[in-house]
Amino acid sequence: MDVKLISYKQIIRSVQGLFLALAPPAGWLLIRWLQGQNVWFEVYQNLGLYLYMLIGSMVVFGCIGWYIGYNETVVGQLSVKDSTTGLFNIRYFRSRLVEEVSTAKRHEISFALIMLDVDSFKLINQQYGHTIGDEFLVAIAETVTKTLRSNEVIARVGGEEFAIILPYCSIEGAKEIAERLRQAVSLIKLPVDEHTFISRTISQGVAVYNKLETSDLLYLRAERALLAAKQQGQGKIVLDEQGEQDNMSNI
Ligand SMILES: Nc1nc2c(ncn2[C@@H]2O[C@H](COP(=O)(O)OP(=O)(O)OP(=O)(O)O)[C@@H](O)[C@H]2O)c(=O)[nH]1
Repeated sequence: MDVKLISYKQIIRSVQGLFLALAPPAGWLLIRWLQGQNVWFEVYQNLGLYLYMLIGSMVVFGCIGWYIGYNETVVGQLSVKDSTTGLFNIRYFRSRLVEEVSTAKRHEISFALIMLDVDSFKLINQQYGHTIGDEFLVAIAETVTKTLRSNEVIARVGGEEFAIILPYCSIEGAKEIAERLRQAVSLIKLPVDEHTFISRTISQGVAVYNKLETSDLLYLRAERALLAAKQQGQGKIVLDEQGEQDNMSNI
């Protein structure tokens, strides 16, 4: 899983470190002042020493702040990300879906949910092993991420199952995006050796947020649509529009 090279936590902790760096020279000057010394004269006379103390402290405390910020970022990302694909995990996705539902209710807007499942994925593990299976999952995650916009939320919610939130999206928009995903994933050719490449189709269930429903109900509708798609064969897209199902692959 990639960790962001620079995060706002690293910057905040480094700035805190820099402020902390003022403490050693300031503390020393306080002692000198309490001893009855003229601190301005003291600084003037020992400018080199004070600059050395200040810059040294800034470097040390700044680096410590940067390191603490980095660790906080890693821990933060581990709690919301899937370690294999780097996508969001199901725990984060569930809470994000609740947020999206409340935003949609408040502003009376719509959004779509796509559940996506890789067809016959088990065979990849059985024929080539789990490492290649993992590599294929990563390839799917990368392709889906590239195909979607940055405001669209992608998560791995099961072994070979992914979920996507499409903000401000109508049923027609979701239909187009599902079709785009289907085509993009079908182009993946993961090399196993010189002559062997792995390709798979995906099945998708699509549901659009229905006024007043809960996130659980929306998730359930999208999952049911996915199940219907699986039952119809491979590479199918099934739409659940307020309970009404529509097989887009036949359009
Ligand atoms: N490589 C790898 N395999 C996983 C991971 N998590 C789950 N799996 C495997 O994914 C497979 C899922 O199998 P199924 O649910 O039968 O799915 P499928 O073979 O795609 O069958 P259909 O969905 O019916 O097309 C199982 O063999 C799991 O062991 C993982 O993180 N890495």
